[in-house]
Amino acid sequence: MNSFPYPSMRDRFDLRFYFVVGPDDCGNRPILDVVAKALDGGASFIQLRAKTQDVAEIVSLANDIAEEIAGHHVEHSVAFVVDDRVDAALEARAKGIKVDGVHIGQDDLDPVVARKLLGPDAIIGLSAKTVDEVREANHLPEGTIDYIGAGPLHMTATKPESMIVDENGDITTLNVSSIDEMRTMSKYPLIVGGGVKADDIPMLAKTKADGWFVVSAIAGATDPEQATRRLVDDWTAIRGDEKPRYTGRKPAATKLPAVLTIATTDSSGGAGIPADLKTMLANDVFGECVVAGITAQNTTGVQAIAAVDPSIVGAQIDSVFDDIRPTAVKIGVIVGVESVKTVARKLRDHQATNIVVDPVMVATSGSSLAADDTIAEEISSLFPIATVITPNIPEAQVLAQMPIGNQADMETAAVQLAKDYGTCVLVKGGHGVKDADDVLAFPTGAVTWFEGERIANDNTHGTGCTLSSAIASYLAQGEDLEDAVRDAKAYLSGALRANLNLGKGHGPMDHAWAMH
Ligand SMILES: Nc1ncnc2c1ncn2[C@@H]1O[C@H](COP(=O)(O)OP(=O)(O)O)[C@@H](O)[C@H]1O
Ligand SMILES: Cc1ncc(COP(=O)(O)O)c(N)n1
Ligand SMILES: [Mg+2]
Repeated sequence: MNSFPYPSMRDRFDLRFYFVVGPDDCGNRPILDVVAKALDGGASFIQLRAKTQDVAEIVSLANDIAEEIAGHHVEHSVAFVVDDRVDAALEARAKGIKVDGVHIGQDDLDPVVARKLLGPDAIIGLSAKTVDEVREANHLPEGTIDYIGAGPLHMTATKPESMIVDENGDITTLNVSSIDEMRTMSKYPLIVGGGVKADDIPMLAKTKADGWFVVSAIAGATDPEQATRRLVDDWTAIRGDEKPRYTGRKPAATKLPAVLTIATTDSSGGAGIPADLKTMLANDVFGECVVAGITAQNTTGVQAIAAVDPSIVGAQIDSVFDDIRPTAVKIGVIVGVESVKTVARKLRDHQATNIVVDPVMVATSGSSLAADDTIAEEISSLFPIATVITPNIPEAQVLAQMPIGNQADMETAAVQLAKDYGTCVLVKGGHGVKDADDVLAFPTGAVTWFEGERIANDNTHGTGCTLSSAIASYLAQGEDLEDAVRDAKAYLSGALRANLNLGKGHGPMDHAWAMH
């Protein structure tokens, strides 16, 4: 059982408005009241700094403060750490108290040891007084600490131990140029504190610092809420109020299934390879492409088309499969018989899976995209390795050699093609007069209809490319074919419904409709 049930705050803390507080800093007031007021005023980070309390007292205080933060419903945005006491932080976390980490000083526990003890999910902040200490922090092993607290800005009674003594033995403090030098040097976000008062904020906000940290400017104020709000407002007046994203920490490695399109470019971006890659991006897979033809094309037609040397087509496939191996492959227009043969051979060699073949013959604009001998080669060498082929009605008429005038004809053609080629066949109804229903036939003779409401949008350039790429994307994510078609169709419908209107002819769709 995980006794600490909260997600790590390491990738989501907000250092800008950092309140450091202990029971002895609040005069006669209960610390919880002061913390509550600071939260009301906009504090974005809380540190419990209890120098004279023992572990049991710190854990109990931490429990109360964590509950106060949760009571304000900011436990997922306001991080809470304890100063120095890794032992107390560990005990609190083991008890399920939401202590997100620790802040440690130069003379406290070694940060490397603290990281070992606390594990990878806890925030660790480190104090630094000088550029040299920042440089040393940079040399810590990757992932040891999360931020730097630099100071003091002024001499302070709350932290007498944090004086900076220069080479002459004189006591010094930070200033604009030393702050900027430290922040420039630092791999980590850096906040400045130590005697910081409200009057300092406009100056600090103009430095490269990522935020301020204060004790008495809030804990010692007559009205801690108002004091916090002023510190926050004076900062955001200069820096804006956007929550920062720190880039210092490398996030945990992530994986995406890769999907490859083997197709032809469309210079206007709405169909072919550009449409395929945009579809993959929008459907949570990593898109790769093998260019098997080039068009000069826009929404009014295909002005020119060129083949790519078949050996270059083959080399691209090798490059892709030898490194980021795709889980699914979408095949669109391939220009030239030799390139079709090469694609079929390479996909067999690399044992490609989840192959979606879109047997494109004519673009939405009416321009022809495939010569008869190329189509014949696709039928003989690509259909046998396909998981599914996706002809539209005109293409299905050619392939099945029958006229298609209604939905019964669509189904008959799909069933016949599925039997003939031993593969699944999706006959798409975009060219039908009624609705936008598609029919999927299996080699067994089974049939599934996918109903789609016809969307009143003539900007359908790239619908077929987009649907087949989306099917490949969902297959790569482990869906079965029926679910993949259903989800792909839903994505496509959204892209049509977004009603993008570009170009003089049948324009492209908005592939990013769900991302805006
Ligand atoms: N106006 C429309 N409204 C809703 N869906 C459509 C529309 N036009 C096409 N579709 C859908 O787009 C997909 C591609 O079909 P289609 O346009 O027939 O292919 P192609 O682009 O190869 O000619 C199919 O799922 C089809 O149902
Ligand atoms: C390079 C290229 N490939 C395919 C299509 C088909 O477009 P649609 O998806 O509208 O059938 C196209 N117009 N251009
Ligand atoms: Mg098509």
